[in-house]
Amino acid sequence: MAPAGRLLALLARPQSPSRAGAMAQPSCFALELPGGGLAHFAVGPAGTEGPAAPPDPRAAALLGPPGRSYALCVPVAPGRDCAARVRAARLLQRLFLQLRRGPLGRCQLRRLLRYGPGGGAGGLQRGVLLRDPDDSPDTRRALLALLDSCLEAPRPSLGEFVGDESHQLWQRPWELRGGREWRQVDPERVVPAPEPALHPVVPDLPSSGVFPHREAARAVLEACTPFMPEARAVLELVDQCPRQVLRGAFPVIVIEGLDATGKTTVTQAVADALQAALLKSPPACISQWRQAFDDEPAIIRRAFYSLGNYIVASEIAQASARSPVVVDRYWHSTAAYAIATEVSGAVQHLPPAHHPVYQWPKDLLRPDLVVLLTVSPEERLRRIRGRGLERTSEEEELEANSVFRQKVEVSYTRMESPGCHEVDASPSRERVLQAVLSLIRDRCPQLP
Ligand SMILES: Nc1ncnc2c1ncn2[C@@H]1O[C@H](COP(=O)(O)OP(=O)(O)O)[C@@H](O)[C@H]1O
Ligand SMILES: Nc1ccn([C@@H]2O[C@H](COP(=O)(O)OP(=O)(O)O)[C@@H](O)[C@H]2O)c(=O)n1
Repeated sequence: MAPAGRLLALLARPQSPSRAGAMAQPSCFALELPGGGLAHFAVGPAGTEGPAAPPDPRAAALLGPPGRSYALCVPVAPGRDCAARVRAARLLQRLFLQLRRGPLGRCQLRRLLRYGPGGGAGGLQRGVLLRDPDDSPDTRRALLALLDSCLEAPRPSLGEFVGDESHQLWQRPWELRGGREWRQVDPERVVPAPEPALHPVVPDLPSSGVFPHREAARAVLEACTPFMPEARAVLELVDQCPRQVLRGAFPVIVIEGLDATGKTTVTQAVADALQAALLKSPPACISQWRQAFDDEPAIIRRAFYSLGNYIVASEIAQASARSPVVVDRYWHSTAAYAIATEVSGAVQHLPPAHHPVYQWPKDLLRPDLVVLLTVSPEERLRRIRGRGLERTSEEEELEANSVFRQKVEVSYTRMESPGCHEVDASPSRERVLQAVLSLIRDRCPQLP
């Protein structure tokens, strides 16, 4: 079997003059597998160089017969501006909702990314692999009708996977001819692709979820103002916050951790013990709009939480002139949840330690100490159940999906300047409080 790299090189050769322009570059896919694995494969024009190798057997089982699979993808950044990104993200969210209805509702969905073999942020597409276990013609009809309903740019792309008698896999893209009629164009071979050094979504994160400065997040909400009055309201509050905040002399301590690790309990107790001001991110002044942003695609939701941190920074600056400040969640929450959600696959697919995505934004007020509370998954679950409150869907996902929980935890521990100081929050409330207070006394010499 030829190595995957050589197969990719073979695929990269233009084949037929009519389609050479469109097909000069193969396209790679990263398919999320059950349990958090990722399978990479490429599609390219059929050549004469020999048989294509079968892709990763786990991917082959999801792509090939019996049943039929479709790749539905939307470019992440179809234009250079933020408005185009926001439109594309909302389109994908709408498609996901529609895929759960009607005849498409019985299909299985898996997260899929499409990217150029060279990596880089350009050319990235997000989408879904839709598997119809019954291979019903209704599925195809419903998908084409769905594409017909997407009249505005960007238009999603649709490809259908088929196997042949020699167990080779092919992808047949659908194209709209003459603006009216859907046709399947030349089949493209499916071959394995090497795992890229960096997860394909990572170069795009600074524009889509882990915004490295205030302006990057601001631009996203600015693009939302035509359809979200809440976005204008948040921007007005952010714009009242000075860009250069001057903090006071008292220490600023942030408490981080997954839901139900004890942040609320610890922040209140620490605030009482140190007579500190207690703040939280997102701050109370924007919390009435939180649900509206939580219902929007990730890029919009993350921009909201990012800007919330800048508003809290302004509150921290003022409060730290008068007393120590304790903050319940801050930037590390925003970044860790964003990285864990956006990077498909498992912990090993996260960007490596010291990657720029783990760096504190240069224009955001830095705390003196960040404490990360950790408890075992079992204890966390006991606390969640004991609390019995309504939970956000992201928290439900965390509970259900231990791979996601691990990705959030590892992302937390990779955050830098400042990094997190981990405290085991499994012991009694009193012992956890004493552990956190002793860490604060060690690390914050300015404490009176
Ligand atoms: N050290 C502890 N031991 C036992 N239960 C705790 C401890 N700390 C917090 N809890 C309980 O666990 C639940 C979650 O704690 P909470 O402070 O609300 O977490 P978070 O703010 O991180 O979501 C609450 O019911 C709380 O009373
Ligand atoms: N500073 C923050 C705070 C929360 N968040 C988001 O909000 C969710 C958790 O907030 P929460 O208030 O429900 O959690 P708890 O404080 O109840 O544990 C996470 O899913 C994060 O995505 C954020 O991104 N940035």
